[in-house]
Amino acid sequence: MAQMARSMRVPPNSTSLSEAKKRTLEFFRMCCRSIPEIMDIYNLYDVVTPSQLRSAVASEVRKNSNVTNPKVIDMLLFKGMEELKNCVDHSKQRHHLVGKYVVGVSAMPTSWADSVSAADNLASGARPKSSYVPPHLRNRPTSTDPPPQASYAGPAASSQEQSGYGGPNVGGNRWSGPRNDFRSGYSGGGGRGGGWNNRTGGWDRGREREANPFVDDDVESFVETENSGINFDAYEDIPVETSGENVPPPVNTFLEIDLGEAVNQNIRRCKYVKPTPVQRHAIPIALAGRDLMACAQTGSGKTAAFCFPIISGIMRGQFPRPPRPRVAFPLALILSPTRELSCQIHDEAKKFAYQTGVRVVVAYGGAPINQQLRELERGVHILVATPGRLVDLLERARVSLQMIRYLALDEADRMLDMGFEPQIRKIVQQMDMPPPGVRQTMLFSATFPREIQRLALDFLSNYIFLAVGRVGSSTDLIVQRVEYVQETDKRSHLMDLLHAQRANGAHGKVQPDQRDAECVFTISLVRSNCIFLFLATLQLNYQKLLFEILMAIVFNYQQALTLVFVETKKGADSLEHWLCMNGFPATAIHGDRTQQEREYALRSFKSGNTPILVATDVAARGLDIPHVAHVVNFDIPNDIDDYVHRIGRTGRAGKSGLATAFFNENNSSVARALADLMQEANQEVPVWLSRYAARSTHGGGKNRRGGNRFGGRDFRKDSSFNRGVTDYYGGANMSRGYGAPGGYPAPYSGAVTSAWD
Ligand SMILES: Nc1ncnc2c1ncn2[C@@H]1O[C@H](COP(=O)(O)OP(=O)(O)OP(=O)(O)O)[C@@H](O)[C@H]1O
Repeated sequence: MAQMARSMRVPPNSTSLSEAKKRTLEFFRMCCRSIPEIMDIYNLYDVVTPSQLRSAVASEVRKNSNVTNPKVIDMLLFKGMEELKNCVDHSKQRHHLVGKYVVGVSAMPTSWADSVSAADNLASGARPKSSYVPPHLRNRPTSTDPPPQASYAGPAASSQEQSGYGGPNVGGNRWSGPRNDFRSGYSGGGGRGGGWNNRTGGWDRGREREANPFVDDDVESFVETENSGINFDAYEDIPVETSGENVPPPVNTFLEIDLGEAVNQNIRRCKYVKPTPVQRHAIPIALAGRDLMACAQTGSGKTAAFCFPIISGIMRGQFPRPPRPRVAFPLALILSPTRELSCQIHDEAKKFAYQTGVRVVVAYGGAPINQQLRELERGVHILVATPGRLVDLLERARVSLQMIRYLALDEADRMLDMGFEPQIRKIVQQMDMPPPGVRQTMLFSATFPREIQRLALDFLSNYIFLAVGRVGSSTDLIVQRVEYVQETDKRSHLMDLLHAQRANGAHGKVQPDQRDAECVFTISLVRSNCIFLFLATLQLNYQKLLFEILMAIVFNYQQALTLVFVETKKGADSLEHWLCMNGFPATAIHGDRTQQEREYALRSFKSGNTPILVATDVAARGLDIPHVAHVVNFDIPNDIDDYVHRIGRTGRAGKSGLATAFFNENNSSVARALADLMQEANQEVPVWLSRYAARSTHGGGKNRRGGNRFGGRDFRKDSSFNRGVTDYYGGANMSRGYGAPGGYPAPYSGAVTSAWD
């Protein structure tokens, strides 16, 4: 290629515009041909996100599409070749990189704009610019963003808070007001008292040292100004149902909610422009101090819906100092069923809490406990945990729940399901956690079977039930297909699907990884330089046409991921092996793999290195993996709610997705529920499936939901509930829980009257 570049090069003075055009075109073609090869050779496919490429290209187009000077063009041709060469050399040495992007950027060759000015400078005898500033960092202050001043309101800043602790039904923050016992210690940040539960120094010191969780996202932004991934139109006409006493009204914008400036700043950093429907309703409810059972479709932003109010509440609240050293006394506990989901929530919560002084720590099984203990010792306000590891920490007396003010259960129906229920009861009822009514409890999931709602009564006080959207998914966004496939044909059928996907171009495209961001970024710039160079020499009409082609090329780098769900761990291993043997890069995740293996598999999948992930239900809930375009239910689950969560790994945040299920005789028990669900979601139900459904005596797994209604329905509205009200709130429940340490009075008398609106 270098030879080719040299052969293309002629002395600047003799370069005519038409020659430049010709050579530019040639160079452009060459780049387009060789870049995929280079990326293959150096395995760069795990680098930047598609939006980075798109944005870089788009911003360069905007800035530099009118260069016509042949001298400059010639100079750029040469520079372009150098860049490509450098970039390849650079990728060879990428293990030397210390800071994934910044180092790369400073070591990186120039962009189009810099090349132009360098060329101009050279022509005028000036020294070339020494360092490159990427487009998204131009016109910014040299240091990172100045930390926003957290708007700690101090004691009882808002009217809600002034209402103080009023127990259930009062509304407002329950513990931040006039209660003396919560006033003495934590002074709400601002560097006043050395920080609650933090032996290493004050809030501000902690904040200065806080790693910026948005660093990875920074390079992604380029010219994007909002989280454009979410398609709010998809949610416009979504049905919402609330029940319970005095439901606070929803909001339309984040500005209407007083979350504090530091949180607002993080919302902007996340590029959330407006709240999703579940956020519009749930955040005001939670900020009013009310218990909440929220059911909203997968991928609709439930994590932020419970994190924002918790962070904001902790920032504004007044809490006593932790009574004992070496024991962590979190103020909020967020429980989730899987390690990966806990890590994900932790990552999200850290973003939302950045520079607020609120410290978020995660504890989950399979990872060294000592490291987690050290983190806990440094202080924790919000503890995100899986139940097993938390029980371990509680039994070692390294964590106390006595100061818990907020309890959030993500995937709450799963948490209260048989598998987890004993552990959850132990954590919530048998240790030292304050009872419902003193703590604020929030349960979130996309599915809420009646039985589970009934169980949840033990954990809630005068709660509001919120249902957003149709049962379990963003419905129209996920195209659901069910195909009749015999057990023995499943593998070949899957292969047909994957081949078809490949042929359609859904696989084998770039899914970048930050480590090599600079390399691909360089490549994209080289490429875009040449293309824009070429564009610059053409008439406007052709420019437009070529720009479209360019966009198609860049879009072509978007990786589509396929998630294949199977029933058993053995099945996952064997399908992964078989796929790999047949030329499909696959990895697997299930409960028998070590945590390291699980994390590696997930990373490799997310990055697109292995665009197929074979998984058991361990990956069915909560995981937010961008670019999952297709979910295949190789084995259909017995429980329709599991199906809902599985397919919810695609079609997230307003994006569309595809879900294919392989159905056969073995799945007849779920036929009716599946057909009902598809019908509710306006999907085409195959005639043969309807026949199975009609024949079926089963209601669709253990969580039969009954037809034609959206959302989970508040079970308190069932007549059976009203008849049996004393069963739910009477002696049975009282005896279950709160004789625990602390001897809190049973809070249920208020709840009985409010159980049904
Ligand atoms: N207001 C918002 N604007 C734009 N994007 C958002 C907003 N709120 C959340 N998101 C994004 O939507 C995606 C899905 O959010 P989240 O993982 O919280 O969904 P979920 O409802 O918890 O899904 P699941 O039921 O599968 O657990 C995330 O990538 C998140 O960053």
